[in-house]
Amino acid sequence: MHVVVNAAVSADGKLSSRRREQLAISGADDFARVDQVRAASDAIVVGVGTVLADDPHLTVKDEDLREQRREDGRPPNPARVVVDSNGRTPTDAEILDDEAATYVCLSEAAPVDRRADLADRAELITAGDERVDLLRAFAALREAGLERIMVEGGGELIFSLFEAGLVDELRTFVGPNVIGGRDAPTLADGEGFVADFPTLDLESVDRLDDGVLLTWRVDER
Ligand SMILES: NC(=O)C1=CN([C@@H]2O[C@H](COP(=O)(O)OP(=O)(O)OC[C@H]3O[C@@H](n4cnc5c(N)ncnc54)[C@H](O)[C@@H]3O)[C@@H](O)[C@H]2O)C=CC1
Ligand SMILES: Nc1nc(O)c(N)c(N[C@@H]2O[C@H](COP(=O)(O)O)[C@@H](O)[C@H]2O)n1
Repeated sequence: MHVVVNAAVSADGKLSSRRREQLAISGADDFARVDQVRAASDAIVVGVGTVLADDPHLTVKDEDLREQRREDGRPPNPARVVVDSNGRTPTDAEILDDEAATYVCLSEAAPVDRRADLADRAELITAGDERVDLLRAFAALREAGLERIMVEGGGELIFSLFEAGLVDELRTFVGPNVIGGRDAPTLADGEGFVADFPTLDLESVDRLDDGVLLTWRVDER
């Protein structure tokens, strides 16, 4: 399995403002690049915080890229995956539509009625007691044949994936704005590390739109 985390941050490292509304930090060229990364992936993963904030669709936008996937014998869109301990994904969420397969990763704490609602629209994976156990959930995704994984956020999930040692590559578009705010989400939130910080090897730096794309390989821990 190969896990790429891709996100857009402001010049001061924020994913969004303190209102946690969806903000376009990327420009047109970066969104086109993101579409290509999606098209090259077997699954796109987000946390339920992102689903509740953004109601993302997580599909490939360019018809040519979808057609190329069909020609390669793959579904036109990658699978979509939500990490959602308590089954808070709304039943009318865009990611539960028929455009692609969807997996919802739950913990044992997810209420039975929420499981039943979500099971009509998605494959359910249960891993962990109170919170999704990411090592087990990602092992289940791999068993389902999903090898190339793109994670789009948000900050809570990205931190946990680094903590679990599951990230192979980090691609960060740094945009030309300052968002600020101590309560605004950053690339990696959660508890934060105080020692044994994950370290990265810088692979490339590319000017894109009015910002910069940084591509990092994650060192083995
Ligand atoms: N600029 C960008 O590229 C992106 C920005 N965003 C922004 O990020 C914000 C959402 O991020 P967050 O609030 O951090 O939510 P998140 O999307 O990281 O989801 C976190 C939630 O996932 C669930 N979860 C279950 N098991 C977990 C585990 N083991 N580790 C971590 N979480 C687990 C918990 O309910 C937790 O609250 C929104 O403002 C959204 O607009 C989101 C994606 C990309
Ligand atoms: N790469 C990138 N740049 C930004 O500026 C963003 N705001 C995001 N957000 C991510 O894209 C998802 C929306 O996907 P759809 O267009 O609905 O398919 C959003 O939920 C974030 O994960 N990404």
